[in-house]
Amino acid sequence: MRKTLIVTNDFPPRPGGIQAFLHSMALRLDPSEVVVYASTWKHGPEGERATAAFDAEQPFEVVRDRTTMLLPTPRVTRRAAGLLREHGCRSVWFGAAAPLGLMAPALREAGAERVLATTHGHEAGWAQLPAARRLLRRIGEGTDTLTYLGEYTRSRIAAALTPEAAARMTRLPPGVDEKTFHPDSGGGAVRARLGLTERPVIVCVSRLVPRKGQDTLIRAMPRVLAEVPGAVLLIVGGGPYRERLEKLAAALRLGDAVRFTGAVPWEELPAHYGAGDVFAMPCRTRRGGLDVEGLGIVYLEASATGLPVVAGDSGGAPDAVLDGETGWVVRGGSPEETADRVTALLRDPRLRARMGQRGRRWVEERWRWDLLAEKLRTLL
Ligand SMILES: Nc1nc2c(ncn2[C@@H]2O[C@H](COP(=O)(O)OP(=O)(O)O[C@H]3O[C@H](CO)[C@@H](O)[C@H](O)[C@@H]3O)[C@@H](O)[C@H]2O)c(=O)[nH]1
Repeated sequence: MRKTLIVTNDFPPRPGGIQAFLHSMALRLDPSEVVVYASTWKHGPEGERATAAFDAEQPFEVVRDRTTMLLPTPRVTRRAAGLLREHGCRSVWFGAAAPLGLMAPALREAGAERVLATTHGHEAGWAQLPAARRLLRRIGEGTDTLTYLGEYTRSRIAAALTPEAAARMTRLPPGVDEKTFHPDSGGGAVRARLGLTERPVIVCVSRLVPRKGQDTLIRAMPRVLAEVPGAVLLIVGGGPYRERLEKLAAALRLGDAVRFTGAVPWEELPAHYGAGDVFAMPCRTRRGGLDVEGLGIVYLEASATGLPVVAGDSGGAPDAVLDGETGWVVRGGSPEETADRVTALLRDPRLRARMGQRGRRWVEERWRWDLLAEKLRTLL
């Protein structure tokens, strides 16, 4: 591996899948061989301070741009080129290919020998719009390798690229830290704190945005409750959709059968998964394919915790479930299908245990970060 400049708009402490992906990978590279150039997170009064505190704890250097949204402007491109030279980096890794990968030719001119760019769900969305598609094609031409999460995103993105760039694509999905997420993660304490000790719990962990399908879960609850009285839907995560979700739960008179925890700190995340009997997130594709799931790290974190998973069929989400083995894939947006699968699991402890154990084994075999980081090193 050459010394690498990671250029990314998405980096913790801002929460999210791309952020978690990049950070987990960066931590598994030699810290003296990594420099991160990222945007600043200013969310809330604590935002900037949280960013500085986070950076101070990293084993590698993090350089923050003053902007909250890192875009391939001439100024940002000059700064990235300057950092590349100053730190003697010979590889560049764009954490998300679109749009930052447009800087690839300039960074090559500044001395980059290898340019890697990772694609997620949104690049598959870009591939559907004519103007964005042309930009994606340019990004493909300017980089050595575009990585993809799974077959769904690969096929969509490859269709926008030149045949040569499409042939250079390689798979690099995110993984799961199977030591952090495991079946004894302290879920009992979370249940006790929330007064849920004796109740069947469906847990959903995610940002609260329409695509993730927390609304479908709420709509599924009357049907679930008819079969499993006392069941509770535990919605973990924060986001702009919360008020609408709360109103929906109130309109359906679900009372304490729907509980919101808000966003939880990283260290409490495993225990929140552990508080569930079943994990469900029936994600759906929106806006004609522009808003689509790339994979869904949350499904893998749930499997690592030993929970059976009910996933939606948006984009690459089915790649994160072995349908019928680690859980089930349902039509995103269908409260009926969601309710039926969730109910079947809540009523059958043996089935839950079997699917949970299979999920745990699958994560241990296929989704371990150390295996994936090894692949990344070879690409840099
Ligand atoms: N600390 C904390 N973490 C949270 C919370 N809510 C969600 N997360 C974490 O945020 C991450 C969410 O990742 P994904 O499930 O992958 O969803 P995403 O943010 O929409 O990510 C996008 O990029 C991923 C990587 O390519 C894709 O896997 C995903 O499908 C999507 O396209 C997971 O690690 C999850 O544990 C919270 O309240 N607190």
